Amino acid sequence: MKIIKEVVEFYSKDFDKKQIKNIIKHVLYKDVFFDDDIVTKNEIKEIRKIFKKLKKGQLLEYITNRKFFYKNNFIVNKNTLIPRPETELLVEEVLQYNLQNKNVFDICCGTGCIGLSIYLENNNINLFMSDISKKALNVTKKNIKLLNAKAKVYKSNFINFIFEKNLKPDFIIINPPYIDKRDKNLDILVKKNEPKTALFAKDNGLFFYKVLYNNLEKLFNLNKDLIILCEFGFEQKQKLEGIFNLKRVKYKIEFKKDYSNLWRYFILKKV
Ligand SMILES: C[S@@+](CC[C@H](N)C(=O)[O-])C[C@H]1O[C@@H](n2cnc3c(N)ncnc32)[C@H](O)[C@@H]1O
Repeated sequence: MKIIKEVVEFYSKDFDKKQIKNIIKHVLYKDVFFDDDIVTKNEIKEIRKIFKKLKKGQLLEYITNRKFFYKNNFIVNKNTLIPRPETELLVEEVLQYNLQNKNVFDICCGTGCIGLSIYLENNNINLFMSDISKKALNVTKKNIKLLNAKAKVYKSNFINFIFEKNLKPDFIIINPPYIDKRDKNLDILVKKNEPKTALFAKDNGLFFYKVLYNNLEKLFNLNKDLIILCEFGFEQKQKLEGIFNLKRVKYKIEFKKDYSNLWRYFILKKV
């Protein structure tokens, strides 16, 4: 047995203290601990294993197969994006509406973190989740089970299933892939570990926004009161304003910032 302070000091040669404490939290299943708390032999073994894998360039969430998002732990694996804290803003935004009996769609759902977080606050919604990746959808299904939720799951290329299955969405929430393949600023560990289908999009990362724009008429024909929320890359706002061609004033688009004061998502409605 050791006390936490000793464990932190041991690893502080190679890792920063915040990261070490994060790993200890993961292993101990604790949000808060104190320097003189005890770590058992087995827990030390577990912590050592994690550091070995981190040194090889793996990401903590893929080692532990879980990530905390909004209010819950979600299963993740190498076939899903690791949910990001800024995406929680989409959840918070949707939760401001009256969602009773509404059809809520989480498109490009990955782990299902967006849709399931909304459902867990409002289990009277009808939740629909979709992704193109069968392997990602296997994780979505595991999270539905883990969190005791109910949802319909579709393997679909973007929004196609909505039209194919004659569905009528009230809310569509999308965190699509939006990184340009040539982006030089992308974190090397993200590039090495996270699924390419979850990260990259054609047309300088703008592909899915263009498809969405081209289908707006059809979507609002299904439901004129539809509300669409969509995450985007912090440098894409200007380009999105171009794509959604605000001068036509047919749709109202409102851009919002994230915790770091960077443009991060938009809300789109029919005027
Ligand atoms: C940025 S991740 C978002 C995952 C999750 N919603 C989140 O916020 O953590 C994008 C997701 O889109 C999926 N995807 C990529 N191309 C797609 C397509 N053409 N149609 C549907 N989903 C797609 C990927 O498999 C991935 O799960």
